[in-house]
Amino acid sequence: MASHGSHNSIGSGAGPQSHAAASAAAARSAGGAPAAAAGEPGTSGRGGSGTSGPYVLGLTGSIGMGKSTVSAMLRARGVPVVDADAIVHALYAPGGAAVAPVGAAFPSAVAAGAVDRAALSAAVVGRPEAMAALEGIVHPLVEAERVAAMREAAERGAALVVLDIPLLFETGGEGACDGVAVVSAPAGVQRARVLARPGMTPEKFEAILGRQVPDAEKRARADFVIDTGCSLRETEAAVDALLAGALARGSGGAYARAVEAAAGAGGGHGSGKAPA
Ligand SMILES: CC(C)(COP(=O)(O)OP(=O)(O)OC[C@H]1O[C@@H](n2cnc3c(N)ncnc32)[C@H](O)[C@@H]1O)[C@@H](O)C(=O)NCCC(=O)NCCS
Ligand SMILES: Nc1ncnc2c1ncn2[C@@H]1O[C@H](COP(=O)(O)OP(=O)(O)OP(=O)(O)O)[C@@H](O)[C@H]1O
Repeated sequence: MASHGSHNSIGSGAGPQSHAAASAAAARSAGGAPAAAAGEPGTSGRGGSGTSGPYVLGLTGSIGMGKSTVSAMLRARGVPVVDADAIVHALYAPGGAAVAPVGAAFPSAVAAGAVDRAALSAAVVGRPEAMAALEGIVHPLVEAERVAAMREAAERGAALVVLDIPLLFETGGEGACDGVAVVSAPAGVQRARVLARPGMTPEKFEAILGRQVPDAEKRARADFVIDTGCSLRETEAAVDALLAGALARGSGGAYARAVEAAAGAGGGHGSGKAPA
């Protein structure tokens, strides 16, 4: 759970201590995922026994806050990042496990063997019951994929797995994580970034913002905050500090709970995995 009393604000200009810790994290991530090693942070959970698996870090942020950029920086450091959006896109593509059940519930939303997102959006957005029905179909499939990806990372010795979930707070994803990092920037920076995108209008931007948990609330609920209203170089330093901070906490048991729940749902290793 993201329930630690205070969060670390990892903004521009990481201090000397952060740099030292960051180097340790960088060393751990050389050649692949930050690996568990004897005596290293991340090898024994603060609430666990040392066999509780990697620290599960949720990564989220409102539109235009820089989450995709931070996610790419984490991947570049060898951190396994499980991307919820990419999983949903694969589930909706031809051959994807969500196509048949979504088509059964929303016949207008499937064409040419794939889910048509615009048609599905028209069927569910603004209709809470329809959205809940869609989530009832999609979320268990996403969860099966997520657990499979986390398991692969754990088997490779990862001490940290990142779950990139745009709507983490909106969909109750906190409970699946040991901690949550929120990517954030001043409202003016966010607005300028988003309005610079092709096809974006102030009205669309406001509508999307209105459906997301406000940034101030996200920050308040976060264990780590990464500010991106600064240079990319400063954000790189903040990402190094985030890695060090997350690894220092050790697993809180989210990985073990996810694997256990998947086994209980009949989604043991190698089964319940949708084509991706
Ligand atoms: C509704 C869908 C078809 C819209 O797809 P589209 O490509 O048009 O837009 P996109 O995915 O970027 O979402 C646009 C906006 O819709 C809203 N939205 C999407 N899913 C949800 C949701 N589960 N709850 C609340 N709002 C949502 C958000 O504000 C989001 O910013 C799509 O988002 C979807 O299938 N959502 C349900 C699956 C889901 O919960 N995905 C979240 C990751 S697990
Ligand atoms: N310090 C910084 N950190 C992150 N991004 C920055 C920074 N400075 C400028 N940017 C730019 O801001 C933009 C952030 O966009 P990005 O796609 O990462 O946001 P996002 O939060 O993933 O958006 P969305 O949720 O809408 O997909 C990028 O074009 C990036 O280059």
